[in-house]
Amino acid sequence: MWGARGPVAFGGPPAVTGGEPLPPAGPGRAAGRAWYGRRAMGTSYDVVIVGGGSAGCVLAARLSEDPARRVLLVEAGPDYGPGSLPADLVEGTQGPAASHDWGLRGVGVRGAPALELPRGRVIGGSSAVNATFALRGHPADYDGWAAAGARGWAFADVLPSFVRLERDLDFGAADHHGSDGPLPIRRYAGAERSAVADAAEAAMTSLGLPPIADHNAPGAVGVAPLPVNAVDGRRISTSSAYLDPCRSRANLDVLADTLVREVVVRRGRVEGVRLDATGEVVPAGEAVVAAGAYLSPGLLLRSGIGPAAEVAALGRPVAVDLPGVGAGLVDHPAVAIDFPFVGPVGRHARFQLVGTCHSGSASGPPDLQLVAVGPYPLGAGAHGCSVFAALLKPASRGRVLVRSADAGAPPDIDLGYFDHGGDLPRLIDGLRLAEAVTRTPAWQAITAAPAAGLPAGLPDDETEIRAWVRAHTWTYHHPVGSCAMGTDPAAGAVVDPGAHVFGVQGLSVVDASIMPGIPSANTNLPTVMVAEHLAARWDRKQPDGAPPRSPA
Ligand SMILES: Cc1cc2nc3c(=O)[nH]c(=O)nc-3n(C[C@H](O)[C@H](O)[C@H](O)COP(=O)(O)OP(=O)(O)OC[C@H]3O[C@@H](n4cnc5c(N)ncnc54)[C@H](O)[C@@H]3O)c2cc1C
Repeated sequence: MWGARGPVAFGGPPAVTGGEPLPPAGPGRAAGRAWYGRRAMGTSYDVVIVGGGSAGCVLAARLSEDPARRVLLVEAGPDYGPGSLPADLVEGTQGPAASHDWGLRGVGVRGAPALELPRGRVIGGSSAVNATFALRGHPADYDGWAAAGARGWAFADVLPSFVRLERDLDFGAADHHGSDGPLPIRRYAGAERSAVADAAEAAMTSLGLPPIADHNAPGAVGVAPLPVNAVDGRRISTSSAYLDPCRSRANLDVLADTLVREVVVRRGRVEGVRLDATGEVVPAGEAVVAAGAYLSPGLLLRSGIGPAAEVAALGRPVAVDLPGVGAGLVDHPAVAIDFPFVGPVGRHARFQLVGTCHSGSASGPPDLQLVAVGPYPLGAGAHGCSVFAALLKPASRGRVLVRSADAGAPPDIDLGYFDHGGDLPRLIDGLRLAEAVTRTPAWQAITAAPAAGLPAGLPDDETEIRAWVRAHTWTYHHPVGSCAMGTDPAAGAVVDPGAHVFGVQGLSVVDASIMPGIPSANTNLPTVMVAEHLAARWDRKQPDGAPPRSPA
């Protein structure tokens, strides 16, 4: 039941409920669309944002609120515009969509088969294809960023940005929530609840995880309905939430189906970005790289920014020697237990209930997440359900290596799972807890005994369990940290706390790659927060770096 994308529960084909069928692939695909290529040749911009994903769309919307600032958003994938999204990008209840993917692969556990590492290649980026979990993480995650030197990123600093980004349809009236932000967030309740969510809640609380009302209340640890950014069955990407409402702005252009090769840097200052297909340079006062944790390092390296030896190996002149580019990659590893489902099927969202807790003697942010999944179709009328465990605070670090100057070549990705000796035992703690969930009467009432595999019993032998977990660990799709924020470039920092790349004027990185530590949560909401926080910080013109230029 496990595939390279993760268990069938997480990567399985989504049920399609709305939107248009996927149009044929190819660069002509979007040619008739209103949003395609809206840009006059030779136009120069105050800010060019490279990558229209979770962060890029937020930044494009916020920075173009100043009508005097000319903003261009460049995205490698298509931009369908509002109202004409392919059906699988619309459907937001059955897990990730697989249609608009970069096709990246990489090493998770050394010695285990390579993993597929999905990333959205479409406007909205990975927020347009993801599973819509909308979790903030724990205050100590962000206090840890500030303590490590990221001034202005403690929880008290970022809470207003979490509040500003959301329209929480359940808890919007609470002080720590927002009620009028762009991104709607809700939880499944009443008749929407699946038998899997009910059983998992009973099971997890019977094992001692405390019931809580709201995972996004500061410091909450326990079992509660999952907050999601899906409404009326539709996935709400940052493209729909942020970009669509401001597409008519005269000072905002969106250039889709366009791969950026590099940022052009001369004498330590940004001059523009070079488009890969034509070699054309779009002149810009400021460039923001927002290509995500796997692809932002390559953009910097091809621009001459990174470890000097790696830049030189690409045949590029070194603009800045920054050893941290590509290093510091970190992701949440996960393992799942899958069962045949025999409860009432109905038509329910696949992910509805999450529990968080601490492994062993851990304290601070929860380091384990348990997720109930299902029911999901297995074919021939059969259904399945799962419980998976994810390690939320791994100590292991991987890296992104770029071996080709060709912008179309994928990077080498090594997630470094379990390189730190403490990580594997903690994920095994999570697996044991997941197995305990599956042994409760509540869970057994909706499942049949599996024919084979782990659910028939965790091996007693520790060596066998370790081998099993190493062989079956998959990515929970949350890479961060490959262009980390900090204060000391020699110690691996790539951007300062204002997201400005050390040593280059006019260049910033704003996406999941700049997180200096991985949050104890799924990373979409934290990434949206990062972009919101920086847009506000730049516009307040704080001292740690110039804000994007506005001629006003
Ligand atoms: C399958 C899947 C499921 C997930 N599920 C969840 C979930 O349920 N909840 C959650 O919180 N998180 C989830 N995540 C993670 C979350 O979506 C990401 O952390 C977040 O989207 C990262 O945002 P980003 O802006 O850093 O990168 P992205 O959103 O990936 O954006 C990068 C953008 O840059 C573009 N780009 C890259 N290179 C270039 C170039 N050279 N030129 C032009 N454009 C370029 C890409 O096409 C993309 O649009 C999931 C991710 C995946 C892939």
